[in-house]
Amino acid sequence: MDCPAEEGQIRGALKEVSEIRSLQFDLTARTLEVDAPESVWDEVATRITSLGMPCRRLETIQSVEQARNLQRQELFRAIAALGIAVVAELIHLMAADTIAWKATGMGFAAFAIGLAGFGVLRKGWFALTHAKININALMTVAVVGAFLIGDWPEAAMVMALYSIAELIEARAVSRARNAIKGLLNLAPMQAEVRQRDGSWARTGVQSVRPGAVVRVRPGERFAFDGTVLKGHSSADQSAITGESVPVEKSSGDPVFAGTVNQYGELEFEVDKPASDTVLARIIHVVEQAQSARAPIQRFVDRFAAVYTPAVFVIALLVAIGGPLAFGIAWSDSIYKALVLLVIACPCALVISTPVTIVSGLTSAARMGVLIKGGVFLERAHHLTHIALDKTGTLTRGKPEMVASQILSQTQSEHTVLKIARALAGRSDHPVSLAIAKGLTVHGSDPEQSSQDGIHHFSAEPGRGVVARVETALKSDDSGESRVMTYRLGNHRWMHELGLCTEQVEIILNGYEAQGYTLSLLADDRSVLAVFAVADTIRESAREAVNQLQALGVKVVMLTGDNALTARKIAGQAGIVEVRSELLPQDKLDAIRDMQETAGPVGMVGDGINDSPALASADIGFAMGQAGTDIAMEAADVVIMNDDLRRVSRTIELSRKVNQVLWQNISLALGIKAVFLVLAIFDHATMWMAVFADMGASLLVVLNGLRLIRSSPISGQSGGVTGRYDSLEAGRVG
Ligand SMILES: Nc1ncnc2c1ncn2[C@@H]1O[C@H](COP(=O)(O)OP(=O)(O)OP(=O)(O)O)[C@@H](O)[C@H]1O
Ligand SMILES: [Zn+2]
Repeated sequence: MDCPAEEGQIRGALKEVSEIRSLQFDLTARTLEVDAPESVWDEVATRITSLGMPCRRLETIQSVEQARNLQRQELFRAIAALGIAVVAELIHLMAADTIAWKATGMGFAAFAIGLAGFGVLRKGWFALTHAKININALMTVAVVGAFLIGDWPEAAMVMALYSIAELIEARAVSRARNAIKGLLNLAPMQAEVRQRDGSWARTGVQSVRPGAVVRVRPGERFAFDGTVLKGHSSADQSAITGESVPVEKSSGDPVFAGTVNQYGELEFEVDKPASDTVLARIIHVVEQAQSARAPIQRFVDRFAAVYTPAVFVIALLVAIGGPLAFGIAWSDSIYKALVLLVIACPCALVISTPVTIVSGLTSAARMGVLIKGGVFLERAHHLTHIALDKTGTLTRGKPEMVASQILSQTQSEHTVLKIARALAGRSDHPVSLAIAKGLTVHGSDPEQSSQDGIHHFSAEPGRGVVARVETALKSDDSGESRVMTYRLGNHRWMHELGLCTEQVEIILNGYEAQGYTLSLLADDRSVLAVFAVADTIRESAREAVNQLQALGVKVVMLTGDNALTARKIAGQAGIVEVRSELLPQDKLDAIRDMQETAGPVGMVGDGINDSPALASADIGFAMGQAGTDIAMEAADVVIMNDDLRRVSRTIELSRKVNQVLWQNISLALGIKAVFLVLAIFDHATMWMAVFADMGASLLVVLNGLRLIRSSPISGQSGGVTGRYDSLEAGRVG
C-alpha cells in the first residue's frame, strides 16, 4: 500500500465492517492503524488480502521501524532495477543482433521488471482478473505489452522509473502527513516527579497520575498539562499556540505539555494524564482532519474512477482500430496504445489533492490554527461575511464593574447591594462575574453567600438571572422576613417586564453612551439599581478587522448587549455593521439570514455561549483559550492563541491552498494533454510518457509541499518553522 488510490481501495473494502472506529493510514511506513474490536481483526486482514495486498499484523512500535527499513530496502531495489534496465538498454543498442545477446538482454529486462515491479504487477493482475481498471492495471498492461511486442528495454526502464517515482511520492505524502506527528515528540517521555518521601525521581510519563507534583528545570519541556505550584518563569508556548512571545508563569497559572520552560525552575501539579493533554488533542484533531476527505479530493477520486477505465477503452480502440480501419501495422498501433496507457496514468492527478490539503492543514497547525478537516480549509476562501461575537472575541471578555447607582426608595443600599452580589455570585456570565467581583472589592459586607437566602435560582440566556430571595423585613433584626423575586439582567428584559421608567431610561442612556454594558437589579415592582461594566477591546481587534476588510470580507458584529454600547465598541474596532440586543436564538437567525442573502458566513466566538451560531455558520471559528474542550467541540476551526488576526490568515491560507489545488490539477491534466497530442501525432515514445508521468507527479507533490514551508505569517513564526523542520529531520534521520 503506497498510494492514495490504494488507500481508497482499502477504505472501500473495509467500509462494510461497521465495528471499525477509525483508520489511520501511514503510506510511508505502509502501515494502517485500525481501531476496532479484536473480534473483527481477522476479517479486516482477509478483506485487505483479497485486494491483492497481503498484510501482516504489527504489534509494536519496533515493527513500524522495521516497516520503514523495509521501505528503504524497496527504494534500493528500485534503483538497482534501474541500473539493470540501463544494462538491458545498452545491450539492445550496442550488442550484436544475435539470439544469444537478445536473450541476455531480455533476461536483464525481465529481472529488472520483476525486481522493481513485483508489487505493481501483482496488484495489477489482481485488478485485471477482477475486472477493475486502476493505475496498477494500466502499468501492468503497458509493461507486459511492451515486453511482448519486443520493446523489452523500454518496458524495464518504464517499470523501474515508475516504481522510483511511486516511492518518492509516497514518501513525500506521508512526510506532509507526519509533519504534525513531530509535535508529539515535543512532550518528553520522562519527568521529574516528587515521591512520597519528598525526594525527586525521574519517571516515565505513562505511570504518572493526575495530582502528582512535577519539577521542570529551565530550558526543559513540560511533560504534562498542569498548574504551577511554586516558582517563577516564563514559557514558550509556540508549540500549541503558534505564538513565540513567552508567557509569564507563576503559582496558579496553567502550563501545557510540549511547551518550553524558560528561565526559572517550576513545580507544578499534573492535571491530566500524558495521553490527554492539549497537545495530544491537537494532534488527534489534525490526524482526524487529515483522514477526512475534502470534497475536491472526493471529486478527483470520482473523476479518476471514470477516467482510468475510459483511457483503457480508448487504448484498446487504438490498438485494434488502427490496423483495421487505417491499415496501420499491428506492432505500431499496439505500441501507440501502450504509450497512451502510460501517459494517461492518473497518478499525478490522484496525488495532487491530498498532498496539498495535508500540507495546508499542517501549515495552519503551525501557526496555532487547528482546522478540523480539509473541507473547511477548502471552503474558507468562499466566505463573504465574518460575524464576530462581542464579548470575549472582540473584547477580552474580562469586564470590570465601573459604576453602580442605587435607585431603590424602599430598601437600604446595604440590602440592595447584598442581593445584587448574591445573584451575581451564582452566575458565571462575564457580566455577573464582574459585578460580583466589583461588589466584593468595594464590599460593604464580607459575609458569604451560604446564608444569602437565595432559592430557585435560574439563568435566562441573553437576559440575565432570576431568583427568589429572602430578605429581612426591617433592618432592626426583628427576625421577620419576606420572600420576593429579584432579577439581575439587561435593559431589554426590564422592558419585557414593564419595569423601565423614564428616570431609569435617562440614567441608562448616560452609561450606554460611554460604551458600558449594563445590568439592572429589579424586584417585582421596580428597578432597584444599575450596574455598569466595561470590557476592553483586544489590542489586535482593529487590525484584524482591517485585514478581513482588505480581503474583501464584510465584518458584522453580533451581540446580546445594548445598541449604544455595541456601536461604541464596534466603532473602536472599525466595524460598520452591528446587530445588537440579540438573544442566542437571534444570533443563529442572523447567521442564517446572512447565509441566504449574502453567501457563506464565518462566525467567530468564544464557543461558550454561542455554540449554536458557531455550528450553523459555514465555518465556526472558536477562540481557543489554549484548547478548552468546549471550543474544540463547537467549532470547525480553533484559534489557539485567541488572536483574531488568525481568522484572516486562515482565509489567506485557504486562498493559497485553492490556488495550489487548481495549479496541480491543471498541471497534471495539462502535461497529460500535451503528451496525448504528441502521442497521437507519433512524437511520443514510452520513455517520454513515463517521464511525463513521473515529472507531473513530482511537480504536483513539490508544489503541494510548498505550503508547509510558506507559513502565511511572515517573521514571527520563522523560529517555529525552523524548529519543526529540524525536529522532522531528526525523526527521519
Ligand atoms: N448572568 C447574567 N448576569 C448579569 N447580566 C446578564 C447575565 N446574562 C445576561 N446578562 C445581560 O444581558 C446582556 C446580554 O447577554 P448575552 O450573554 O446575550 O451577551 P453578552 O455575552 O453580554 O455579549 P455577546 O453577545 O457579545 O457575547 C449582557 O450584556 C448583560 O447585560
Ligand atoms: Zn428602557
